[in-house]
Amino acid sequence: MDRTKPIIELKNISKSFQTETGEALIIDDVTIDIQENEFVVLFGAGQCGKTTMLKMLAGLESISKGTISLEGKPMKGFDSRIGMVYQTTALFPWLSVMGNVEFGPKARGISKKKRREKAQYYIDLVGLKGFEKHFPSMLSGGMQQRVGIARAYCDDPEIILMDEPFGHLDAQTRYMMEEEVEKIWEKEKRTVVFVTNNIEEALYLADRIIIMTECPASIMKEYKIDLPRPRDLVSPEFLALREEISALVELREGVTNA
Ligand SMILES: Nc1ncnc2c1ncn2[C@@H]1O[C@H](COP(=O)(O)OP(=O)(O)OP(=O)(O)O)[C@@H](O)[C@H]1O
Repeated sequence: MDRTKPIIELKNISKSFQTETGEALIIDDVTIDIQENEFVVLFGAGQCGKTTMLKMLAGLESISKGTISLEGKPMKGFDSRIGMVYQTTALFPWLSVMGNVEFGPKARGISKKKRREKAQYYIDLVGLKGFEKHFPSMLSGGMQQRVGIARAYCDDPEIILMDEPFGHLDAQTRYMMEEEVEKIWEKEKRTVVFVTNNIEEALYLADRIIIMTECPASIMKEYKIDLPRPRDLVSPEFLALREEISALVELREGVTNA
């Protein structure tokens, strides 16, 4: 593909749902271009429509207005160039770690030898060597999310969507997982669209943070984050940005709650 062109283009996207009281506008005229191998974070309050945006990108939700293009061509529903890591792990409970990670390549008919090699590579990469035969119920929440990440990468998508994957983890595990995701992305690249309502997480991971307004979601502001990786959470630059974005979001919440 043309490397100077965005890999994902969302143009004037709006989304409404039919509710008992009429039509509810959830996303209002959002336009975003995402470059190949960019790590983009969608940051916003709860219920502002972030998951709905990801679902539209994944082809799991229809678009009311606007277009989404992948590599310059309009997207038509589910697309194998896109993989997803969910809020809750969504692993297959009856399959082992290996079974879950190799699921995508197996479904595509890749030979056992090749898919096992590949799955093993990603299992090792997320730090689960030795747990191949374990079932999800035998693993902690953080380990289950590692399996989810390995499964997404092993399916070889060009774009990985991550929907608040660490929202249910305790703070310590969450920090560890953020470090893992950052390391894996540095090594493997891929275009990542990551949803969170945690500002530190956003600043730790993002090349660019897109701040969404409360419902209906539109773009409030974008920040390009040029801080060196891995990010130092207590550097003056990191803390200044954290303060600036927090103040912006709190100001907006103050306005909408007034
Ligand atoms: N199928 C649906 N029908 C009607 N309303 C819906 C539907 N799906 C989502 N919504 C509404 O859209 C709004 C945005 O939901 P969404 O899950 O996208 O937000 P979010 O920002 O991801 O929230 P959170 O951070 O809490 O996960 C909510 O008010 C939700 O109730």
